[in-house]
Amino acid sequence: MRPPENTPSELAVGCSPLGDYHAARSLAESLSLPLLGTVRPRDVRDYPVLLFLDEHGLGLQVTGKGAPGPVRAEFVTGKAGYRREHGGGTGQLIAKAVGLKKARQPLHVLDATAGLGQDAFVLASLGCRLTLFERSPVIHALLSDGLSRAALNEQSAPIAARMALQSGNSIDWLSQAGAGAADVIYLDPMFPHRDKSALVKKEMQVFRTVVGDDDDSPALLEAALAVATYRVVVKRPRKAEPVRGPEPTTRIEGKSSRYDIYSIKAFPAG
Ligand SMILES: C[S@@+](CC[C@H](N)C(=O)[O-])C[C@H]1O[C@@H](n2cnc3c(N)ncnc32)[C@H](O)[C@@H]1O
Repeated sequence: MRPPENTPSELAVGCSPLGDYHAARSLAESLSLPLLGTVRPRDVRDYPVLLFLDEHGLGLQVTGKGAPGPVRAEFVTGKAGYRREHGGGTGQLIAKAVGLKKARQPLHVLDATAGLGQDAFVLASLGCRLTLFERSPVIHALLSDGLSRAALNEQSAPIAARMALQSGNSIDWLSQAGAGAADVIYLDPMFPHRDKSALVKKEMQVFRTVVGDDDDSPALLEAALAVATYRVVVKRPRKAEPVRGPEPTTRIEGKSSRYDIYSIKAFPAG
């Protein structure tokens, strides 16, 4: 059986002695990936990267000695957990970019490039209802695992409940959807990364081996502009060119990222 589209062939599924072996087996079956069984990632030589299930959940794990820790979709602990408790509320740039304050109503945001769901989680924690699309079956599996774990935690469960994850290419979905299927459409396609931080590099490298570059982002922007009711927001590295297509109406710049805003119509007053 061929692996699903966008699943790299040099990937296998492994499990720690404390991981759920049955879950690892069904994951390997559903993604048509080899199952290595119970292994220690540092001892694996035949596969550079594993989808690895341990007692903390599912992670994308580089193998061999001295490899960095796993990449996970994490909402309970770590950065997302901290931001949930201490984040800047509707003052955050992403909240301004989607128009949270102007909207005066709970927004339905379609995140058409879900990745590990970090941006979507911030918006859901501010009250938005999110529909997320992820086309890489491997990243989809990581995100699905992260959301399931978030649903078991008292603080993150109500936020995760506002996030509905779909698999597949959002361009296909948007092409079938009528105008107005989402209030705001949020895009954060992959971009060649020039960040010098070693940690970001390592994380992004393994992520990139799985998803590659999103060369079709102009088609995604065009499809999103035909469907969003109020605006399309595109996250870019601060100095990058906008996605090829119409000029953004306005932009909001942060330290390393920028949000290009394509306004379709104003939010209703009052
Ligand atoms: C840079 S990551 C997004 C990171 C995300 N904003 C976050 O906060 O974790 C881009 C992701 O979008 C996905 N993607 C890109 N184009 C897509 C499309 N047309 N449909 C579905 N997923 C897409 C890629 O597979 C990749 O996982």
